Amino acid sequence: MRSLERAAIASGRISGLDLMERAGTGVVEAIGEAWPDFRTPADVPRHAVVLCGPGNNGGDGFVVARLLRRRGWKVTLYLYGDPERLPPDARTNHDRWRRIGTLSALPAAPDFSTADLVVDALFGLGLTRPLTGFGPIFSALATAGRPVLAIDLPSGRDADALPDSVGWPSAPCSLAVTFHREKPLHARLRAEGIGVIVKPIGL
Ligand SMILES: NC(=O)C1=CN([C@@H]2O[C@H](COP(=O)(O)OP(=O)(O)OC[C@H]3O[C@@H](n4cnc5c(N)ncnc54)[C@H](OP(=O)(O)O)[C@@H]3O)[C@@H](O)[C@H]2O)[C@@H](O)CC1
Ligand SMILES: [K+]
Repeated sequence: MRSLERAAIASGRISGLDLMERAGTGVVEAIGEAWPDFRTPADVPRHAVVLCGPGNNGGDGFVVARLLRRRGWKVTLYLYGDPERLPPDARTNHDRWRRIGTLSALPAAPDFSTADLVVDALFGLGLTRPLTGFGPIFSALATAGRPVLAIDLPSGRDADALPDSVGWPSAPCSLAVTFHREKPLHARLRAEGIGVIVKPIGL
């Protein structure tokens, strides 16, 4: 995916920012496909809790937050990491979000009880080692029992599904929305009963 992305950007055909916008748009489409009820207006605005991480997976999360807000959702956004250190495209989408919404630092035990949907945009393809310190957050998420949509893959899981990654701490997940093609992990997710939707992003 990284080399495809680099080649697409180098060709001048598409920018990284466009890829990120398409990824976020695909995620919002997938929400309507997986939960058709969410397509119909509700008396009370639906509530999404979006968890954004320090890389481009978090950048996709900022796009999803903005697009859901545009569709009338209430959005609570938590950021793990320093906004000043976000990579450029994620930073641009952070800034776009900040023009229309607020964010808070990811607390040790977020309240997910009022969420109609939780969006996990903490870590994706860029995870390089097991997560530490996320246990209480993942436990709170599992206990809340709310639907969890993972952008690209559940945070903490290894996209390559390497044998030594079995048992790494990871976020609970109802549906993973990945881009262009499935990665090796997605077959394992489906075998575990987790939904997988693949969205084209023009690569
Ligand atoms: N490629 C494509 O075509 C497209 C990709 N897109 C999206 O981008 C995503 C990939 O983005 P990405 O490469 O920025 O990586 P990502 O998963 O956000 O994490 C990187 C950050 O995590 C950190 N970090 C790592 N491990 C850690 C740990 N254990 N514990 C703590 N921190 C850890 C790491 O920091 P460091 O390792 O330097 O400490 C860095 O800050 C991809 O999944 C998809 O959603 C789409 O926008 C469309 C097109
Ligand atoms: K994720």
